[in-house]
Amino acid sequence: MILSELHLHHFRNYEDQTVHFAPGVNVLIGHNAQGKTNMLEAIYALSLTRSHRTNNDRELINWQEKSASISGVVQKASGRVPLELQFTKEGKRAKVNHLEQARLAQYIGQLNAILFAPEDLSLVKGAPAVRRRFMDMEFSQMSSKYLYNASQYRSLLRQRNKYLKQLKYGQQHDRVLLDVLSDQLAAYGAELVVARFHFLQQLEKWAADLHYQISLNAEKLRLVYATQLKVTAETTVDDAYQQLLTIFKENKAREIDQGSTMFGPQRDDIRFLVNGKNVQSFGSQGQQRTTALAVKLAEIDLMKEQTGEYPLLLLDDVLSELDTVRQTHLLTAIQDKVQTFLTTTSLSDVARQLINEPTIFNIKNGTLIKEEE
Ligand SMILES: Nc1ncnc2c1ncn2[C@@H]1O[C@H](COP(=O)(O)OP(=O)(O)OP(=O)(O)O)[C@@H](O)[C@H]1O
Repeated sequence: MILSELHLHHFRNYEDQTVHFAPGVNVLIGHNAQGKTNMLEAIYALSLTRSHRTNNDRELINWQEKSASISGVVQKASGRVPLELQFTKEGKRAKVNHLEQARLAQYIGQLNAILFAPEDLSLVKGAPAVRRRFMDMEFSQMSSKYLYNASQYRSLLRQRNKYLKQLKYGQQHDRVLLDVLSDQLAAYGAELVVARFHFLQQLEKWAADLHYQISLNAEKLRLVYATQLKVTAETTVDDAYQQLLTIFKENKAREIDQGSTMFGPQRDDIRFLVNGKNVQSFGSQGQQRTTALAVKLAEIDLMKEQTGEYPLLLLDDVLSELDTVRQTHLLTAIQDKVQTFLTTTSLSDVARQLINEPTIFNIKNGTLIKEEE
């Protein structure tokens, strides 16, 4: 898919900006704090209705203003889709084809984007919550069923945790209601666990190939899904549901004592093994970087397989973080395949040579101007 035009109104430091993007590689060049990341953030938000760097939508609205909007036109095999998001201090609204969507979940999936930024190294190095968020954000874009199950799970988990706390402090006594909540949580949790297992298996296939190439055929990458359940390729959603139910039953007293849910996909993790060793604890900085890059690039293919369309690729200031071998791999893997948005303070000669006909935009103080060839 291609984002052919984008319009920003009072979004961060953009007052009123319309851009027509090229289908290939769009390079956004500017000094620090001019609005490069803000532009990628706008594209990412147009895809997922939320920013990649804040949970507070109000931060997206220009400081002097009360509301902001992002709109754009996506070109897909199925046709042209206008998208629009409006942010006010009260909340946000999303439109597809000029029609307001009653639920944001109906909007997500229209535009798919994968973002790769220096902080993505934390995918490997960071806390497990980073990897769970990665799974939820990426798999939700590929599958509306996943998105639905994840959001139901989150809201039931909040309810169950609240109820466990009330039982703990004697504000509630009815354990039958806890069983009802456990049953519902197990049903959605089982869907998530099985889906995560399968998505990660597919992701591993591409990521391992890419990692092998980038490491010049020296390293084999494996992605291991770490979950409290016993899951294999044969595990059905019903098996996983029964396992979770049993765990909840056996640990009822412990969970009440803790006042929170101790089991389920909110405790999951991903382990990245390079030549059999956990790269999080034993990998060099370079191996961790290669792993993060391979996983992100693998997502492009996984998304194509799941949705039939290549996503957009947003690369925030990553070239300077990669050595020449990794830059070459990255740029050759995406050329002529994926519409790419790449920010940089200056484009190195290496990158300039590797990119096939880049379209260059200069960004200065919240204004973006296309460089004429
Ligand atoms: N809500 C907002 N309203 C107005 N300006 C904002 C808002 N949020 C951020 N800014 C401004 O946007 C600028 C930062 O832009 P951005 O994060 O895109 O930088 P960048 O060009 O990617 O720079 P770097 O290379 O340093 O990452 C800063 O000048 C900041 O003050």
